[in-house]
Amino acid sequence: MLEEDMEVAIKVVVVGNGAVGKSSMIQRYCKGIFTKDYKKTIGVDFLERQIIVNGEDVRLMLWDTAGQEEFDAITKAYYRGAQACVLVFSTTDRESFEAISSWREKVEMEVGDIPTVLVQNKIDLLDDTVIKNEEAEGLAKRLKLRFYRTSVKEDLNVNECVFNTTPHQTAGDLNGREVINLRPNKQRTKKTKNPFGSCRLL
Ligand SMILES: Nc1nc2c(ncn2[C@@H]2O[C@H](COP(=O)(O)OP(=O)(O)OP(=O)(O)O)[C@@H](O)[C@H]2O)c(=O)[nH]1
Repeated sequence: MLEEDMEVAIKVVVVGNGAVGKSSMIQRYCKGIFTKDYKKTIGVDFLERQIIVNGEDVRLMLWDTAGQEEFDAITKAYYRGAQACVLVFSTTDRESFEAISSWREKVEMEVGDIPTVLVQNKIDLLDDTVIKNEEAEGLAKRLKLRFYRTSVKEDLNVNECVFNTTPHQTAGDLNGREVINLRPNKQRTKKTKNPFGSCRLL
């Protein structure tokens, strides 16, 4: 098979308690939409988006896992092969914040220490926050994770946080902002050109 027939694919798992906004985040990133309705994810779901990294096509596969413990056995099986992880908690849900360490352990048990970011979602609801800034930042420090605050609803920081989960290298500092060079894990798949645009629901 020729090199140009192959493409780089990165599997990212999005993990955290129920209703923190995992499905919404993936939908926002892949389809650019937000819905107010809550539809619990049963088991796992999967969306993908094609991005260009250092001039190369990369297929980012975002795995949406159920937040409820009843689905643990199913979701764990889908962590396997993940190359990056997004750990999500909600600004208005204390339990989701306290559960982060245990979610990290569950992922680590299956796939080891993969690049992971910590995300505090629903920052549009900061007035109702149940988590102090110092607590969230302290947790990120303790777990040695890059930390993002997002609002999927307001489309704040979603692209940045998902993009930066993928294996990367910090190249330097430009005007005080980090420059990220992504270094995707070369998991090659046979190239199938998608005529329907940059992302699709499977
Ligand atoms: N205000 C606000 N609501 C949000 C935001 N993100 C998601 N939501 C809402 O939160 C609810 C839960 O979102 P989901 O994306 O279904 O949550 P989930 O984490 O996938 O939930 P499970 O499938 O149960 O694991 C929905 O009603 C969303 O509309 C946000 O940034 N701000």
